[in-house]
Amino acid sequence: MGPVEINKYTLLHGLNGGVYELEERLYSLLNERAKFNVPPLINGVLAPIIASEVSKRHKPVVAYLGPEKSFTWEAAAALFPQGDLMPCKSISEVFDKVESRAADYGVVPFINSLEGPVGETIDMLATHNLNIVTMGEMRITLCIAKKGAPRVIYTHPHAAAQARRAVAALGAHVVYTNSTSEAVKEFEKCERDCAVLASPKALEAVERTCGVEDGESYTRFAVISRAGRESGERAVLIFAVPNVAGALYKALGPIANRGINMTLIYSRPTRLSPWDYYFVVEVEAGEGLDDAVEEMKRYTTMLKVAGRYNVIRI
Ligand SMILES: O=C(O)C(=O)C[C@]1(C(=O)O)C=C[C@@H](O)C=C1
Repeated sequence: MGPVEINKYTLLHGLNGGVYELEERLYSLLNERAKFNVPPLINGVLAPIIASEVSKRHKPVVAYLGPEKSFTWEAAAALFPQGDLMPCKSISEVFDKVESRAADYGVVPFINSLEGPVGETIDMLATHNLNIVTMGEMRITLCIAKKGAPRVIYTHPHAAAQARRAVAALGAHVVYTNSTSEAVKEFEKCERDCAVLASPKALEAVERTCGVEDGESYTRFAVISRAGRESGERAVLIFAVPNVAGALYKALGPIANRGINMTLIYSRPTRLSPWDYYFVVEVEAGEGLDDAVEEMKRYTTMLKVAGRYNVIRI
């Protein structure tokens, strides 16, 4: 919306000057952000509106873990309502598309409230030079659809782990797929005695039982980009420490001493040599984080900031 249209809008709706000025500021901010291709930074109900306005001005290509109707597709569509969505077969393909500039952004699952971090995403963040710029949190509802007396159930490993009870109760052999929407494709191909665990959207057309997850389930989806952000309410640090007593304690000291709150700590095998690990830490990124990171370099053998971002509900 340009200034002329805003005038028309204010005339029509009889809005006062204050609102008009606010709108003008909002739209100039949106134009600025669109120029640099930046998705929303703020929380709350305004976030999707801003996301939509920003992406209308620059239609970004968004790689995501597909195909269509996967949970990651839902997240990507909500985060980039005007985006040009590019389905990928794996999380590493999403990273490759962004790194090679075939896509502007990538959307990948990062962590689930029941099942924890997504290993492949963490490994990719550790080995690629890409940054998390936004984290979208989405409620996950899982559904089961059946044909006959199921002997197999198709699903994604992370989804199966969020609905262990329902999957066990079915007593079927679990066959893993790259995503829940791919599981639905397998289910469609099978003639009888099979089941699928997927999203309500992916199973819209068939009879299904929903809400089979083990407890309240939320997944946070990371938006990754080549350019990182200078600020944001959270940050992810990935680092390795020497294998000596007290090394992790010392590495975390600079964060603790500045009163920076840690919201996640997780260790992952480096895959370089057996029993060798790196740590993934998410912190509330307040003042002093830059200094803390500088100081941590003294106690770590590798350290990178894998992005600063806000968490928004989608
Ligand atoms: O299989 C999908 O639909 C996905 O988008 C992947 C994925 C995941 O890897 O965590 C995303 C969200 C849910 O937590 C379950 C599966």
